[in-house]
Amino acid sequence: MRGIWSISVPSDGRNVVLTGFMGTGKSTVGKLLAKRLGYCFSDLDALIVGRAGISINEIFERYGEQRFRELETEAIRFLCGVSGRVVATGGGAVIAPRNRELLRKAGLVVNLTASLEVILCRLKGDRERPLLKSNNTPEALAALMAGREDAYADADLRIDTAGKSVEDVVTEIATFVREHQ
Ligand SMILES: Nc1ncnc2c1ncn2[C@@H]1O[C@H](COP(=O)(O)OP(=O)(O)OP(=O)(O)O)[C@@H](O)[C@H]1O
Ligand SMILES: O=C(O)C1=C[C@@H](O)[C@@H](O)[C@H](O)C1
Ligand SMILES: [Mg+2]
Repeated sequence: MRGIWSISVPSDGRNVVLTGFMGTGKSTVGKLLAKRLGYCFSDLDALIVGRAGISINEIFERYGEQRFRELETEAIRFLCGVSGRVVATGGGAVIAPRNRELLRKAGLVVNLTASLEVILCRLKGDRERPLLKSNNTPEALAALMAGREDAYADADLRIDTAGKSVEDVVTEIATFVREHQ
Protein backbone atom coordinates (compact mmCIF):
# COMPACT_ATOMS: atom_id res chain seq x y z
CA MET A 1 0.00 0.00 0.00
CA ARG A 2 1.10 3.52 -0.72
CA GLY A 3 2.12 5.99 2.00
CA ILE A 4 -0.04 8.03 4.27
CA TRP A 5 -1.25 11.60 4.40
CA SER A 6 1.12 14.04 5.99
CA ILE A 7 -0.83 17.26 6.42
CA SER A 8 -3.03 17.93 9.39
CA VAL A 9 -4.21 21.50 9.69
CA PRO A 10 -7.02 22.84 11.82
CA SER A 11 -10.30 23.23 9.95
CA ASP A 12 -12.35 26.43 9.92
CA GLY A 13 -15.34 24.23 10.73
CA ARG A 14 -17.26 25.02 7.55
CA ASN A 15 -17.85 21.50 6.30
CA VAL A 16 -20.80 19.16 6.50
CA VAL A 17 -20.00 15.69 7.78
CA LEU A 18 -22.43 12.83 7.16
CA THR A 19 -22.32 9.91 9.57
CA GLY A 20 -24.43 6.78 9.89
CA PHE A 21 -24.62 3.03 9.54
CA MET A 22 -23.92 1.27 6.23
CA GLY A 23 -26.69 1.91 3.75
CA THR A 24 -28.19 4.98 5.42
CA GLY A 25 -27.26 6.92 2.29
CA LYS A 26 -24.21 9.01 3.23
CA SER A 27 -22.43 8.63 -0.12
CA THR A 28 -25.58 9.00 -2.23
CA VAL A 29 -26.97 11.96 -0.29
CA GLY A 30 -23.52 13.55 0.15
CA LYS A 31 -22.84 13.83 -3.57
CA LEU A 32 -26.16 15.60 -4.23
CA LEU A 33 -25.94 17.74 -1.11
CA ALA A 34 -22.54 19.05 -2.20
CA LYS A 35 -24.00 20.08 -5.55
CA ARG A 36 -26.94 21.76 -3.85
CA LEU A 37 -24.71 23.74 -1.48
CA GLY A 38 -22.00 24.46 -4.04
CA TYR A 39 -19.50 22.57 -1.90
CA CYS A 40 -16.91 19.98 -2.94
CA PHE A 41 -17.60 16.36 -2.09
CA SER A 42 -15.33 13.81 -0.45
CA ASP A 43 -16.11 10.22 0.38
CA LEU A 44 -13.87 8.86 3.10
CA ASP A 45 -14.12 5.26 1.84
CA ALA A 46 -13.27 6.33 -1.72
CA LEU A 47 -10.33 8.34 -0.44
CA ILE A 48 -8.97 5.34 1.46
CA VAL A 49 -9.40 3.05 -1.54
CA GLY A 50 -7.73 5.59 -3.81
CA ARG A 51 -4.74 5.91 -1.53
CA ALA A 52 -4.43 2.20 -0.77
CA GLY A 53 -4.85 1.19 -4.41
CA ILE A 54 -6.98 -1.81 -3.38
CA SER A 55 -10.64 -2.29 -2.42
CA ILE A 56 -12.02 -2.13 1.12
CA ASN A 57 -12.63 -5.88 0.95
CA GLU A 58 -8.96 -6.42 0.07
CA ILE A 59 -7.75 -4.10 2.84
CA PHE A 60 -9.81 -6.09 5.37
CA GLU A 61 -8.65 -9.44 3.94
CA ARG A 62 -4.96 -8.64 3.63
CA TYR A 63 -4.38 -6.30 6.57
CA GLY A 64 -7.42 -6.67 8.87
CA GLU A 65 -10.05 -4.26 10.15
CA GLN A 66 -7.62 -2.60 12.55
CA ARG A 67 -5.42 -1.44 9.67
CA PHE A 68 -8.50 -0.14 7.86
CA ARG A 69 -9.39 1.87 10.96
CA GLU A 70 -5.89 3.38 11.02
CA LEU A 71 -6.21 4.41 7.37
CA GLU A 72 -9.64 5.83 8.17
CA THR A 73 -8.26 8.00 10.97
CA GLU A 74 -5.47 9.23 8.68
CA ALA A 75 -8.04 10.16 6.04
CA ILE A 76 -10.12 12.00 8.64
CA ARG A 77 -7.08 13.97 9.81
CA PHE A 78 -6.40 14.96 6.23
CA LEU A 79 -10.00 15.94 5.50
CA CYS A 80 -10.30 17.95 8.67
CA GLY A 81 -7.92 20.45 7.13
CA VAL A 82 -10.34 21.29 4.33
CA SER A 83 -13.20 23.73 4.08
CA GLY A 84 -16.45 24.09 2.11
CA ARG A 85 -16.82 20.38 1.68
CA VAL A 86 -19.43 17.70 2.24
CA VAL A 87 -17.75 14.64 3.71
CA ALA A 88 -19.46 11.23 3.58
CA THR A 89 -17.84 9.09 6.26
CA GLY A 90 -17.72 5.30 6.35
CA GLY A 91 -20.18 3.54 8.64
CA GLY A 92 -17.58 2.92 11.35
CA ALA A 93 -15.70 6.20 11.18
CA VAL A 94 -17.35 7.54 14.31
CA ILE A 95 -16.50 4.57 16.54
CA ALA A 96 -13.19 6.05 17.74
CA PRO A 97 -13.77 9.03 20.06
CA ARG A 98 -10.75 10.81 18.57
CA ASN A 99 -12.29 10.56 15.09
CA ARG A 100 -15.53 12.03 16.40
CA GLU A 101 -13.67 14.90 17.98
CA LEU A 102 -11.93 15.67 14.67
CA LEU A 103 -15.15 15.39 12.67
CA ARG A 104 -17.01 17.65 15.11
CA LYS A 105 -14.32 20.31 14.71
CA ALA A 106 -14.50 19.99 10.93
CA GLY A 107 -18.10 21.14 10.71
CA LEU A 108 -21.76 20.33 11.20
CA VAL A 109 -22.27 16.64 11.82
CA VAL A 110 -25.43 15.16 10.32
CA ASN A 111 -26.32 11.58 11.23
CA LEU A 112 -28.45 9.57 8.81
CA THR A 113 -30.50 6.69 10.16
CA ALA A 114 -32.72 3.94 8.81
CA SER A 115 -34.21 0.82 10.33
CA LEU A 116 -32.35 -2.45 9.89
CA GLU A 117 -35.17 -3.67 7.67
CA VAL A 118 -34.70 -0.75 5.27
CA ILE A 119 -30.92 -1.13 5.32
CA LEU A 120 -31.10 -4.85 4.53
CA CYS A 121 -33.37 -4.05 1.62
CA ARG A 122 -31.07 -1.31 0.29
CA LEU A 123 -27.94 -3.44 0.60
CA LYS A 124 -29.34 -6.73 -0.65
CA GLY A 125 -26.73 -8.48 -2.76
CA ASP A 126 -23.94 -6.07 -1.79
CA ARG A 127 -20.44 -7.58 -1.99
CA GLU A 128 -18.38 -4.49 -1.20
CA ARG A 129 -18.95 -4.20 2.53
CA PRO A 130 -16.86 -6.70 4.52
CA LEU A 131 -18.82 -6.16 7.74
CA LEU A 132 -22.00 -7.27 6.01
CA LYS A 133 -20.24 -10.55 5.27
CA SER A 134 -18.90 -11.03 8.78
CA ASN A 135 -22.24 -10.03 10.39
CA ASN A 136 -24.40 -12.07 8.06
CA THR A 137 -27.53 -12.44 10.19
CA PRO A 138 -30.04 -9.69 10.99
CA GLU A 139 -29.29 -10.27 14.69
CA ALA A 140 -25.55 -9.73 14.27
CA LEU A 141 -26.10 -6.61 12.20
CA ALA A 142 -28.62 -5.29 14.75
CA ALA A 143 -26.05 -5.79 17.51
CA LEU A 144 -23.40 -3.96 15.48
CA MET A 145 -25.79 -1.09 14.93
CA ALA A 146 -26.88 -0.95 18.58
CA GLY A 147 -23.28 -0.93 19.76
CA ARG A 148 -22.65 2.19 17.68
CA GLU A 149 -25.79 4.09 18.67
CA ASP A 150 -24.06 6.48 21.12
CA ALA A 151 -21.44 7.35 18.52
CA TYR A 152 -24.09 8.06 15.89
CA ALA A 153 -26.12 10.12 18.37
CA ASP A 154 -23.14 12.48 18.73
CA ALA A 155 -24.41 14.80 15.96
CA ASP A 156 -25.91 18.24 15.33
CA LEU A 157 -28.83 16.77 13.42
CA ARG A 158 -30.26 13.26 12.99
CA ILE A 159 -32.46 12.34 10.05
CA ASP A 160 -34.44 9.15 9.61
CA THR A 161 -34.10 8.46 5.88
CA ALA A 162 -36.61 5.60 5.73
CA GLY A 163 -39.47 6.40 3.40
CA LYS A 164 -37.79 9.60 2.21
CA SER A 165 -36.31 10.15 -1.22
CA VAL A 166 -32.66 11.13 -1.53
CA GLU A 167 -33.87 14.57 -2.71
CA ASP A 168 -35.99 14.97 0.45
CA VAL A 169 -33.04 14.16 2.66
CA VAL A 170 -30.80 16.57 0.75
CA THR A 171 -33.36 19.37 1.14
CA GLU A 172 -33.70 18.73 4.87
CA ILE A 173 -29.95 18.91 5.40
CA ALA A 174 -29.43 21.91 3.10
CA THR A 175 -32.06 23.88 5.03
CA PHE A 176 -30.38 23.03 8.32
CA VAL A 177 -26.93 23.97 6.99
CA ARG A 178 -28.13 27.33 5.68
CA GLU A 179 -29.64 28.11 9.08
CA HIS A 180 -26.68 26.96 11.15
CA GLN A 181 -23.48 27.64 9.19
N1 LIG B 1 -33.20 7.85 0.93
C1 LIG B 1 -32.97 6.75 0.21
N2 LIG B 1 -33.99 6.06 -0.30
C2 LIG B 1 -33.80 4.94 -1.00
N3 LIG B 1 -32.59 4.39 -1.25
C3 LIG B 1 -31.53 5.02 -0.77
C4 LIG B 1 -31.65 6.22 -0.02
N4 LIG B 1 -30.41 6.62 0.34
C5 LIG B 1 -29.56 5.70 -0.19
N5 LIG B 1 -30.22 4.75 -0.86
C6 LIG B 1 -29.65 3.57 -1.55
O1 LIG B 1 -29.05 2.75 -0.56
C7 LIG B 1 -27.84 2.16 -1.05
C8 LIG B 1 -26.69 2.49 -0.11
O2 LIG B 1 -26.47 3.90 -0.09
P1 LIG B 1 -25.04 4.51 0.19
O3 LIG B 1 -23.97 3.75 -0.52
O4 LIG B 1 -25.15 5.98 -0.09
O5 LIG B 1 -24.90 4.25 1.74
P2 LIG B 1 -23.72 4.68 2.72
O6 LIG B 1 -24.36 5.25 3.92
O7 LIG B 1 -22.74 5.53 2.01
O8 LIG B 1 -23.07 3.27 3.10
P3 LIG B 1 -21.56 2.95 3.62
O9 LIG B 1 -21.47 3.34 5.07
O10 LIG B 1 -21.41 1.48 3.49
O11 LIG B 1 -20.61 3.71 2.76
C9 LIG B 1 -27.65 2.73 -2.47
O12 LIG B 1 -28.12 1.77 -3.38
C10 LIG B 1 -28.52 3.96 -2.51
O13 LIG B 1 -29.01 4.24 -3.80
O1 LIG C 1 -19.69 0.19 9.03
C1 LIG C 1 -18.48 0.01 8.81
O2 LIG C 1 -17.68 -0.23 9.72
C2 LIG C 1 -17.99 0.17 7.43
C3 LIG C 1 -18.74 0.85 6.52
C4 LIG C 1 -18.25 1.16 5.17
O3 LIG C 1 -18.63 2.50 4.83
C5 LIG C 1 -16.75 1.01 5.04
O4 LIG C 1 -16.08 2.06 5.71
C6 LIG C 1 -16.29 -0.31 5.62
O5 LIG C 1 -16.91 -1.32 4.87
C7 LIG C 1 -16.66 -0.41 7.11
MG1 LIG D 1 -20.68 5.32 1.62
